[in-house]
Amino acid sequence: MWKALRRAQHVRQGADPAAFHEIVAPVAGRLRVALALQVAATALGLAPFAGIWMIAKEAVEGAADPAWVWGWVAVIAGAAVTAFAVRLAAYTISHRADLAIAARLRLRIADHLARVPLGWFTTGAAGRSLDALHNDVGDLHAAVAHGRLDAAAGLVAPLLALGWLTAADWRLALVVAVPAALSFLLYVRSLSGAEERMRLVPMGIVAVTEAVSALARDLTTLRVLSGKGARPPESGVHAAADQLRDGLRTAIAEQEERGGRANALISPALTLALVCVAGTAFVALGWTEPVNLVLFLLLAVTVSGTQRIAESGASLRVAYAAAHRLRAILHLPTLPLPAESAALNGDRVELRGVGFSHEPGHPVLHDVDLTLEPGTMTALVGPSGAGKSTLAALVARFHDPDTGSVRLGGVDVRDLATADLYRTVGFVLQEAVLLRTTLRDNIRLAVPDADDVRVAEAARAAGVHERILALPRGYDSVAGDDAHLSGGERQRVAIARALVADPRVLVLDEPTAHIDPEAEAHIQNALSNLAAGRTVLVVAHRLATVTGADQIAVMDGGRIVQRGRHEELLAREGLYRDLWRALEGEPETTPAATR
Ligand SMILES: Nc1ncnc2c1ncn2[C@@H]1O[C@H](COP(=O)(O)OP(=O)(O)OP(=O)(O)O)[C@@H](O)[C@H]1O
Repeated sequence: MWKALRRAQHVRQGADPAAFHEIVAPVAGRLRVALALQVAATALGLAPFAGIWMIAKEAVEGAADPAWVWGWVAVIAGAAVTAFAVRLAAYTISHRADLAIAARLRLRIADHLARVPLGWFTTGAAGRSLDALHNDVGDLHAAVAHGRLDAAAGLVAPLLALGWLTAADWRLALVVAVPAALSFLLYVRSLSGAEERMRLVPMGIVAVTEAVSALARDLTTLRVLSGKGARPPESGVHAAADQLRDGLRTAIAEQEERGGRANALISPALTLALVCVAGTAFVALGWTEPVNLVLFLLLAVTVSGTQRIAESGASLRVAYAAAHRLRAILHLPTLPLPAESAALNGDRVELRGVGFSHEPGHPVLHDVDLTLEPGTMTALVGPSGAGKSTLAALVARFHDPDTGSVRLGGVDVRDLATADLYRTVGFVLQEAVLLRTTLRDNIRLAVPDADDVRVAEAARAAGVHERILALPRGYDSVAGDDAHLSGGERQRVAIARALVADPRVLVLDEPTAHIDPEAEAHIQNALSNLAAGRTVLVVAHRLATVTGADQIAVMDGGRIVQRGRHEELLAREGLYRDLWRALEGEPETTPAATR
């Protein structure tokens, strides 16, 4: 019951049969064969009833010859065994098709995601899609391996049985058909209603989570101030939990009541009792032959098996909703890749007339021109939301510009193969992501055959070698497992990784943004080691860290509004001087250049 509620809730997210058929197209032929076999097996499954019916008729008429009866017994046994074998073949084929499609789909998605702009992965939608990915591929299994075959059996068996009963006596067949149809309708109605009722449950869960988070957030403040007499306000956790419990109770009770009614209508005991009572009355009234009762008693329960269609319909809709989300991933726009990668001529980076919008109609960069001379450091500074990170991301081709171009070594980055681009351009972002593998392998990710000496040299230059050696398993420690590193230490591992990768162009997007001031000094050292001799673009939130840059580009509202060296910019009226005053104090306090 609970499962049915959960399924109904999923369906809300947009079941889409077209998406399902598109995804299973490569195994469509196999699925059609499985379906045909299932229909044949279901029809064959009724053959034993025919045999029993024949024997019963002969027995009632008192003319049954033992040899003839044995012949029918053989037919019954043969049909049952054949039906079993054919059904087994149908499910084997559908399960194999499911395995094939799941493996193929995972590869297709991996291949597609490899061509999706890296910028997509930094959005919330990406997190949600990737979280759902595993379950969605699993949910397809319900439809591909079972759902369609179950639905076919649930449809074909009752229809054939009803056709047979109608041929024998249409009035008595009606007595059997009406409760079965009513039960089916009730069951379908109970599932569709569940969707609406279950809407309250996820809302209740969100309310409880929010209340608990708010309480946790306020706890430190409250504890500290409780000594001064602060009293915790009403947290709302109890109220939210009570509401959720009531919502769940109502949803389950209603569902059980409605689903229960549907089940009761077609319970085998009730069905057989109905056939007995109505059948006896029909015989007494002379409306039907007594022997027909045998046929009705044999087949009535099969007619009332219609609920199986509704049940498998629910699992099909879950799969359709999963297919809809999977297709959305497969239809994500990809970065166009060149047939052949162009050859680079040096590592000058040139942005010309670059315009870009994350969302259509809301441009965040306008006509930006910027040149990063080889071996120099360029800093992007400016107020929050000015477009600094977006501009830096275009250099690493996280997105393609809407207008203008980004050229590397004289070549538009769109004409470079991904591998060539990332061999030349490296980046260190605000938060370092370490893979769940050894620190050694994390550091030599880009150059898997780098030896221990090279790994240790990079770690030393990044200022993290000693820290790694202090771990019980040193470089063999696994990130997030037995190597629990602080944000600053993870960032230094990421810098060591960039040192091993040795890219000629480096994009640094506020790599010390989430680091405390003490650790920041270590990271600045590591970054200076990393930046030496490379073409560097750094997004800086602390102006004091880039006073030594060869060029500072000041951004505002998606445009570069000033450019020059620190001293020149500070000497002029303008945004840079205002920012410096606001963030670092009076210009006289200018620290020494860092590079
Ligand atoms: N993925 C996104 N989808 C939609 N809008 C975005 C996205 N990323 C950034 N923006 C918007 O683009 C504009 C520029 O953002 P960007 O992060 O490049 O600025 P920034 O100068 O780096 O800011 P900060 O210093 O605060 O990091 C902002 O208005 C921001 O809200």
